[in-house]
Amino acid sequence: MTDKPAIAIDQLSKTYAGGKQALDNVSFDVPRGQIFGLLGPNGAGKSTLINILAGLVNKTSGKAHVWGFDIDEDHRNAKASIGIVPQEILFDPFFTPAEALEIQAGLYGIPKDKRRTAELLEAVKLTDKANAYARTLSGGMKRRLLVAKAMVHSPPILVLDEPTAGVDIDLRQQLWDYVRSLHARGVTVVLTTHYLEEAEELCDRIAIINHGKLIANEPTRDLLSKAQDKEVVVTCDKPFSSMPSDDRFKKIEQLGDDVIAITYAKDKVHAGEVLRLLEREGYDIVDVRTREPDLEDVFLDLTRGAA
Ligand SMILES: Nc1ncnc2c1ncn2[C@@H]1O[C@H](COP(=O)(O)OP(=O)(O)OP(=O)(O)O)[C@@H](O)[C@H]1O
Repeated sequence: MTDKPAIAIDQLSKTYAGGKQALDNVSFDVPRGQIFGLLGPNGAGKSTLINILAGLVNKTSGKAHVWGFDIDEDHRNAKASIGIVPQEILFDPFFTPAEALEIQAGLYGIPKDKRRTAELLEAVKLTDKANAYARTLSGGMKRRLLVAKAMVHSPPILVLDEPTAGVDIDLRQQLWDYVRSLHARGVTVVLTTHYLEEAEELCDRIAIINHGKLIANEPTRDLLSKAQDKEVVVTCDKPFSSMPSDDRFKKIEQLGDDVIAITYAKDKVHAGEVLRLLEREGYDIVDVRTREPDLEDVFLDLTRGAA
């Protein structure tokens, strides 16, 4: 059992009633104990996939297992194994955070003496708001309460759908810290995000969905190494009289009289050749900076390529 993936998705497809195909034969595994990123442009199918796992959307075809339990055949155990933090903030405004957690625990049939309300409130830094009405909480506090609600039944998997959309940098950092602490305690975390730097910072592995199809599923490091473009910013000893050119350069941008940024495909040319070309044209190199490609470059390469 322990060698089974946390989530196994096998040839999953979903076509909505109006005919829109949101998922097209998607297969991938989420290994246990990882922080796994599910990325994709707006409308790619991420929420559809998560809602299928949550039992909120019926799949059209394919299979999914959560913690080894088939979501069709062993729906109860599958549901008990996953906590989902939805994208939209929905609460009854008249309950307090403590009450909201108690009610949620009741829904999962957790006996009163096994509930962890105080511990969960503490974990998401809401202890001092335990008895405030939900409607008086800030957006960030509401989001943290949703995370606590998703954890009441201590599931081994936590799924966060856009956890930091619209939250400020401080709160984002706090949520990241909480995700990391859950991960350190062995919880498998799946998160969808629009913030690529969030995925780059947190995730061990990333899957990318585009137009309902899986177009990448790799360790974050391997994905990053796929970026084709590199940039070198060079400061020379004198102003440029004309722009150097070479067919292998993808973009040349003058950033100052004597500063130039050259973007090139790393499989076609090396930084050294770029610098030699400038020297051949009579410029002495004063300073050089390179910019490593980030996840955004890879994401754009992949999603454009598959568009
Ligand atoms: N209930 C529905 N009925 C019909 N079409 C839907 C429904 N829900 C989603 N869709 C469509 O399915 C596609 C995938 O939507 P989904 O919400 O899964 O994407 P997403 O990747 O989560 O996007 P976002 O990041 O914007 O939330 C979109 O074209 C969307 O318009």
